[in-house]
Amino acid sequence: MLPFIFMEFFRSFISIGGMLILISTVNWIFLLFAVVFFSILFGVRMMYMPTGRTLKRLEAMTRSPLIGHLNASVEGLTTIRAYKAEEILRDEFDKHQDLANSSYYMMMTTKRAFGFIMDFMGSMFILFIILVLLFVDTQTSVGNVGLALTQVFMLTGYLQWAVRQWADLENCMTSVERVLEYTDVTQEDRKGGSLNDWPSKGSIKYENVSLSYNSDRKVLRNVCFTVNPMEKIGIVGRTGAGKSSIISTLFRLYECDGRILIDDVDIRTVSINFLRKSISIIPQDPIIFEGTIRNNLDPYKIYTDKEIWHVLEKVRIKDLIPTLDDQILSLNLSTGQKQLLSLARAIIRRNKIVVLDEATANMDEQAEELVHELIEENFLDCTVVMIAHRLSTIMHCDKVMVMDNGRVVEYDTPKNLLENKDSLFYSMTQQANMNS
Ligand SMILES: Nc1ncnc2c1ncn2[C@@H]1O[C@H](COP(=O)(O)OP(=O)(O)OP(=O)(O)O)[C@@H](O)[C@H]1O
Repeated sequence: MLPFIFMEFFRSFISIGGMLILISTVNWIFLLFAVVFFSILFGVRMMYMPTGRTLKRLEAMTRSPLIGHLNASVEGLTTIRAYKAEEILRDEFDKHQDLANSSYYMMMTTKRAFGFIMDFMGSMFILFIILVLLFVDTQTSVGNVGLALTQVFMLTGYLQWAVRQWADLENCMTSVERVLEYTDVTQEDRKGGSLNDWPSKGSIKYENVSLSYNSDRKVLRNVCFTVNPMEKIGIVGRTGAGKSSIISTLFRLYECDGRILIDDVDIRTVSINFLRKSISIIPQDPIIFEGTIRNNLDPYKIYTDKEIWHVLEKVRIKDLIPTLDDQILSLNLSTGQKQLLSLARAIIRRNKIVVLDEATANMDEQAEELVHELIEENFLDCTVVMIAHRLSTIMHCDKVMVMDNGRVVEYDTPKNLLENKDSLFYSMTQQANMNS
């Protein structure tokens, strides 16, 4: 849209210049009329522009929530139907739509009003020229009158078009303004190199790590702990305790205070890309990319077909997949099966550190059991950090870390923590037993 408007504006601008020269050859007084006419048009445009620009911005701002709401509703259609929340969602959609339409309507009416004033001014200009030719400058030859009239008809048309394009050009610049806002977003520091065979052991050490998303409140406070190579640790805590924030700092999603060492190397000294490639994560909602099974498991084309089939067999979904070149979406995999695919992706990469962020939260007990079996089988020589809401999930872990209000309050074997009746972990298990 923007390049087209830009081109049209300049084309009209140059044509107008040519026409003005032609008209003034008939009678120089027409040039004076044109100056007055131009000045009035410019004044009207100056009055319209701030409103036009603001309304355009408003229209774009009110359209985004409408589209966002529509996308979210389509994605969560099954949940909406399950909770019979159609009415609520429809009402919300109507509110968004009313808001978007009212700003769109205002934008269109002011645009039309501006157009109307342009047309009116153009007609006045033509009228003046005709009146001058009829009553004042009666000596002009018929040829010149014809020339002046055809040019002035074209000129007013072009002028209105040029002014509208000019206004549209400025309005469209609000889109550029919105895009430019993204250029101000702080970029991640991508400096730092990579290391050979790192991490080879898989130890993790947090030294006085503190994190705050907004400067006012710390969500991690002087967190210190060590995970030895090949240990399996479970992180538990009430909601908002800071469990996911620990993972965010491990992947350097946010810069934090203190030091995080993996195999005694400060993770700030390696590049972010290398760090993130070196740790595998299995999130709560399995991430599946559009494309083939092969692309999903091996996007960098590193592994052989045999290796991919082998890992699919390990996670027990080989039988569901006819060929590696099948489109993943055509297979209609369930959430649990997608999670197994996610697990396969982590297994094939053979990273020494694997993070599971509530990976089994959406699974039934049987599927959860299978995932734990697979973890024990395949990540035996890896360090595994597991965040869990269900306490049963982390009972098999070597150690349990209990978080509370951004601090590590307990860190010991599940057995030791359960033996201590005063521990927070003990009271959490009691609470869980009471609820079940
Ligand atoms: N991106 C963010 N921006 C601002 N605050 C955030 C952000 N992510 C988390 N928080 C806040 O940080 C605190 C810790 O959140 P975190 O997600 O680490 O807790 P959690 O223990 O994983 O919770 P849950 O079990 O509900 O996932 C919470 O108070 C949360 O509101």
